[in-house]
Amino acid sequence: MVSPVLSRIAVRASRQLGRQRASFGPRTIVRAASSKHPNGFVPPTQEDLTELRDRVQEFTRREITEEFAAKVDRENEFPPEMWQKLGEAGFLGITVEEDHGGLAMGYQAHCVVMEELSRASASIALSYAAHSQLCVNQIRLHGTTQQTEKYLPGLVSGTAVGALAMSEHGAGSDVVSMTTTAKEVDGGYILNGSKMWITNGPDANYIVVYAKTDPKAGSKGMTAFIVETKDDSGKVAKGFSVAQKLDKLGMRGSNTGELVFDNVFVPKENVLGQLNRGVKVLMSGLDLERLVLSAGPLGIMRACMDISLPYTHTRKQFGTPIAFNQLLQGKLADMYTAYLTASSLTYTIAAAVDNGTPAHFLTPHSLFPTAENLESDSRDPSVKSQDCAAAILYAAENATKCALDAIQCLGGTGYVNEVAAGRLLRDAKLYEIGAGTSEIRRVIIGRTFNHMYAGKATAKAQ
Ligand SMILES: CC(C)(COP(=O)(O)OP(=O)(O)OC[C@H]1O[C@@H](n2cnc3c(N)ncnc32)[C@H](O)[C@@H]1OP(=O)(O)O)[C@@H](O)C(=O)NCCC(=O)NCCSC(=O)C1=CCCCC1
Repeated sequence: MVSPVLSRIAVRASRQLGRQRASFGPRTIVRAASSKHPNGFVPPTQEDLTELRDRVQEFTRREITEEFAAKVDRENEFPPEMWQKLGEAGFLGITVEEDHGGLAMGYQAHCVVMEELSRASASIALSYAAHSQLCVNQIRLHGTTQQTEKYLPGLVSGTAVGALAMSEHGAGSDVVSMTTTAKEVDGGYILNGSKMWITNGPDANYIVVYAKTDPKAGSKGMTAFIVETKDDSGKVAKGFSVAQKLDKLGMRGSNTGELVFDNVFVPKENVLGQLNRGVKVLMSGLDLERLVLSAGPLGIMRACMDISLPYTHTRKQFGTPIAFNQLLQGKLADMYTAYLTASSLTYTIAAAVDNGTPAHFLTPHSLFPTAENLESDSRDPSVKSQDCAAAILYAAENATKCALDAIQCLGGTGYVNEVAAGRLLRDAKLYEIGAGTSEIRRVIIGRTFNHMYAGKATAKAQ
């Protein structure tokens, strides 16, 4: 019997083929009322998720072999043909409503795809996340019907590439201090400024860009825009340029760039969310981004075990496999324990988001449930900033540790670039920096306690 997930993916794939044959002709798109909310998914069963995982593994065995992952890292280039392959497999629209060509499976499924892609190639997974979470989900959650109809089908099919631009040279952790401006003119806005460290920036057709529409108003003067930076024929928007493609330590198969906006016109219908309320789009987006990205280090931890377990069980020293040495057993056991702990945290939080209910045993508010604490917890109850920050904090730091241990388990072999261990270490390190540094993640968690016990004003003063 064909399972529900496989049949949904098959239907999705055949729809996509149909759409390609019809050259993406006009279609009637109806949005479900609940689809504006992250919790509007029908939560998948464990069976659905297992089958999806099998499906992604089949894909990575075919399309992202170890040789391929090593090649994209060596060549410092995302393989452009991968977008359409990911789209055809149904992975680019994993959270997107079926009416827009997606699978509407939610955040647990999104994490499964992210983890398995990352296990095969952390670079390809990072670009996947920047596209499908940072761009697609921001448009899905905050876009008007006109915007979702216009942008989601191409992004879901992989014919268009998405990115998100918030960071600047001078505004990394202190993102609200950004200086890119959007000045209102007849029919729209003129964007000026530059954005730094933008994943997929050099390739993107559509970028969600944050800019100051009222620079004196601080966080209350920011707006999100959908900027069309490149059209279908590859023609770049007037005033937009990629100043440089960055030569990174790791994640080299994912293109990252510095982007310049020099009097770029954006029509007023491309404001994403409310004017001057972009900070909410940005901050709430960061929460879900941290959740989905926490599955990246999970995949890296799996990849560390994928190379360490067989090696230590075949490599013999002193007449026995080195895995029988208790000091190495300790490393392998620590990797396994870190992976189990991190994945339990990530998937528990993702399930809470899918179900629309807070993961009660996790949050400080429920660990210390005074009446004031519960009352102060007024944002979307299923998406807790501190929990998303905790998930990626724990997963990221442990992925780096696992990669170091993997190199140690492989010894001299682990230290040469022919095997993946060094790449895994370089890739893992990104997750302690991107999407908020480990330090910022601890600040977010710490502020929650300050907020609970000392009030919001004191918490912000720290
Ligand atoms: C946590 C943080 C340091 C906080 O800052 P402040 O103190 O300036 O912000 P504060 O005063 O706390 O708040 C401002 C407004 O925002 C609302 N709000 C906050 N959280 C939320 C929320 N969770 N949901 C909705 N609204 C929220 C808050 O109420 C306030 O509104 P108001 O002005 O009062 O109207 C924040 O800035 C942060 O996080 N930085 C890291 C950025 C960072 O992570 N980049 C990473 C970019 S790089 C990247 O993403 C990738 C890298 C590589 C791979 C791909 C991705």
